[in-house]
Amino acid sequence: MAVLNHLLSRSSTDMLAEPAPQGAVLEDILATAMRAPDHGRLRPWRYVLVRGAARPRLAELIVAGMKARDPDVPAAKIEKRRTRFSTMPLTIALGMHVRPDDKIPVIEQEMAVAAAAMNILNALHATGFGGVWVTGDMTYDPAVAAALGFTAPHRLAGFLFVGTPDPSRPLPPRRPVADYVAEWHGTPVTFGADG
Ligand SMILES: Cc1cc2nc3c(=O)[nH]c(=O)nc-3n(C[C@H](O)[C@H](O)[C@H](O)COP(=O)(O)O)c2cc1C
Repeated sequence: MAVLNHLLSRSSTDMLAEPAPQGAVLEDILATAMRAPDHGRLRPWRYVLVRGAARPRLAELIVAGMKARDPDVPAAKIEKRRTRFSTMPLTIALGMHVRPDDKIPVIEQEMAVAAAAMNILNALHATGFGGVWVTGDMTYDPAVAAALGFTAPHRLAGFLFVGTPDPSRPLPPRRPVADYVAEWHGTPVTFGADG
C-alpha cells in the first residue's frame, strides 16, 4: 500500500532545491530504469548526468543554440533557460539509442525510453526527491545533443530536472479515472475524457 500511495502522490515540479540524489541512492534510482518494459530487450535508454560546474557549460550551449536559431530571441527567455540549466541540482539528459532497422518499431523503442523515465520519476518521489521531464527546442538541437554524446544512432529525448521539492506543496488535482477507462462489450467504446 505504501508503494501504491507513492505512485498516487507523485507529481512533477521544477521547484527543486538542493540536494539531488547521489551515490548509491542515485544508482538505485537509475537502476529502476533497467526494469522498464522493453520489447526485444534493446535497452534503448541512455543517461548523461549534468551537475556541479558542468551545469553552466550545458546552459551556455543551450543558449548558443537559441541565439543561432533566432537572433531576436528575447533576453528574458534566454535568462530563464540559462538560470534553469545552471541551477537545477541535477539534470539528467535523457538519451536513446535508436535502431531504425530493427524489427522492433522505433515508436516501441521510444516508448521503452519513456517507460524507463517514468520509473526514474517514481523512484525519485519514493526516495524523497522529485523532478520534471522537459523537452523544448533544445532537445532537438543537434549541437546540444552532440555535445552530450548523442549523435546517430543516439538521440536526445529531453531532460529530467532533479532535486528536492517542497514536501508541503499542494498536489495538483487528479483527473477522474473513469474518464479514461472503458470496458469493452463487443462494440467500440467512447471515453468521458473525449467529451
Ligand atoms: C516527453 C515529455 C516532454 C515534456 N516536455 C515538457 C516541457 O518542455 N515543458 C514543460 O513544462 N513540461 C513538459 N512536459 C510535462 C511535464 O514533464 C509534466 O508531466 C507536466 O508538468 C505535468 O505534471 P505531472 O507529471 O505531475 O502530471 C513533458 C512531458 C513529457 C512526457
